[in-house]
Amino acid sequence: MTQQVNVAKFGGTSVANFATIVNCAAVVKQNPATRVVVVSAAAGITNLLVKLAFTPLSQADIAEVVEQIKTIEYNILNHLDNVQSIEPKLIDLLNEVSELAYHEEILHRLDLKDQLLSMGERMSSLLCSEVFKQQGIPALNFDVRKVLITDDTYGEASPELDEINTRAKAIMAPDLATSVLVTQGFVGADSNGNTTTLGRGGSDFTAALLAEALNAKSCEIWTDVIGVYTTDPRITQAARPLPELSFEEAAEMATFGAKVLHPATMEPALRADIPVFVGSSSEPEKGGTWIVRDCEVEPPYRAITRRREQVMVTVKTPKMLYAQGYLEKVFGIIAKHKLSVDLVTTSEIAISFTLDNPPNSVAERLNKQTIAELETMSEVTVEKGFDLVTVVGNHMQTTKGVSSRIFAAISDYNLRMICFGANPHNMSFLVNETDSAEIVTVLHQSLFE
Ligand SMILES: Nc1ncnc2c1ncn2[C@@H]1O[C@H](COP(=O)(O)OP(=O)(O)O)[C@@H](O)[C@H]1O
Ligand SMILES: N[C@@H](CC(=O)OP(=O)(O)O)C(=O)O
Repeated sequence: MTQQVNVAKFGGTSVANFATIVNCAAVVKQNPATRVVVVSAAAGITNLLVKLAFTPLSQADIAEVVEQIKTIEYNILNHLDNVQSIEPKLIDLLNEVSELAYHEEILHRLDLKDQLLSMGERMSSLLCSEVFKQQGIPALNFDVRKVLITDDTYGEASPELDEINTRAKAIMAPDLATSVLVTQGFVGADSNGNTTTLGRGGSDFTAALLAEALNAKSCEIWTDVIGVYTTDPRITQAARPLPELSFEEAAEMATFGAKVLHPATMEPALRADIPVFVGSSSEPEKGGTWIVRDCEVEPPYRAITRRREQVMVTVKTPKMLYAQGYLEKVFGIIAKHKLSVDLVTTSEIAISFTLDNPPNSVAERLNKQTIAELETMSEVTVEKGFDLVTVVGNHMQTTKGVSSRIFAAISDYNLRMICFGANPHNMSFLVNETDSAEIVTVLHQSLFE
């Protein structure tokens, strides 16, 4: 039974309202192997929860945000056949949101923030499972916290793989013959049972982790686009869907900003060799992208990505001149705060590197702590307003003419930092945020059109 399982994940846009959830039900019914469904919060809900968790708000402000959440959820609830029996459950969850928001406002605790952020997925799985039942699917709302065990890094928790594998086989697998388990993406629990979250966009990662734990034969990511495109179709209309991608290419694309996939999604897929499909829940007949271990073709240029909100940190000190071990000290501090650096350049007395800095993220908080610590040993400059543009492909550092073609296409723009050669799959540049959309468009024209 478990060998035939498909895990299907539906993103926030796919579970945004009753009509889109009915589309999801049709997708689930179309594939009898789909026995686990991972849902995100309805579109817009997690942003409202982030507002409750991270912005100082008055009681009246909190009540207003909760009202906005309620409107979105009731829009779905009111279409159910059994409103009376489900409404009390939704009211309980909405009351939990209010209580958590009031407590968080006073206590500012990271565990409370994660409990708040998890509420969108908890409401979503309740309502989606009811819509699915209404559409004839034997759906069961399943609390993922029984299985998806993580460490206690609130906001960006890491999965405990052995525990997840054991629990999924023991708790989920036996029900799959008779039920379709509808569960929450993005949410987990630490070993003490405290709620954790996997980082923004983490529902894709949940789907891949459950697929791995259940020895699934495939994992589907259903979203609002008909696959992974050559670049974000919101940047240029010339972007086109890719029929096929390798795990490595997809991982590079996700890491460097293709929001359609969470960056960690490919780790379980690669480990367990599970093909990942990306398609549109409103247009499933249009097909999508298959992400697999080996692709038929490995082109030098596959896609272009953009990651916003980058900061460039320059650490400068004359002590570095002819000194040894200085880089080790700087990177030791960065490693201590569990940050990952993308681009690095060094001179005799300075090191510049980039950090991902999205607002209200764990990374932003850790960046502040890291910079404060670096300031105790050196002069530190922090520059904002940059985006990272990346060309993803294959054998890039050993194929003739790759860099010259890319540089020729964007010769009119100022590149602040460049990274090439460390990896066969990418070439990245740090550019002014005001230029990035144009740079992506121009590069796309030159490489793909
Ligand atoms: N290379 C890409 N291919 C497809 N979509 C991309 C790409 N890069 C960015 N995106 C964006 O990702 C969006 C889908 O991700 P997201 O909004 O998180 O969906 P969901 O709500 O389903 O999780 C698309 O609408 C698209 O604008
Ligand atoms: N709801 C969470 C997790 C998630 O994965 O959402 P989506 O699938 O809509 O990107 C977020 O907004 O971050």
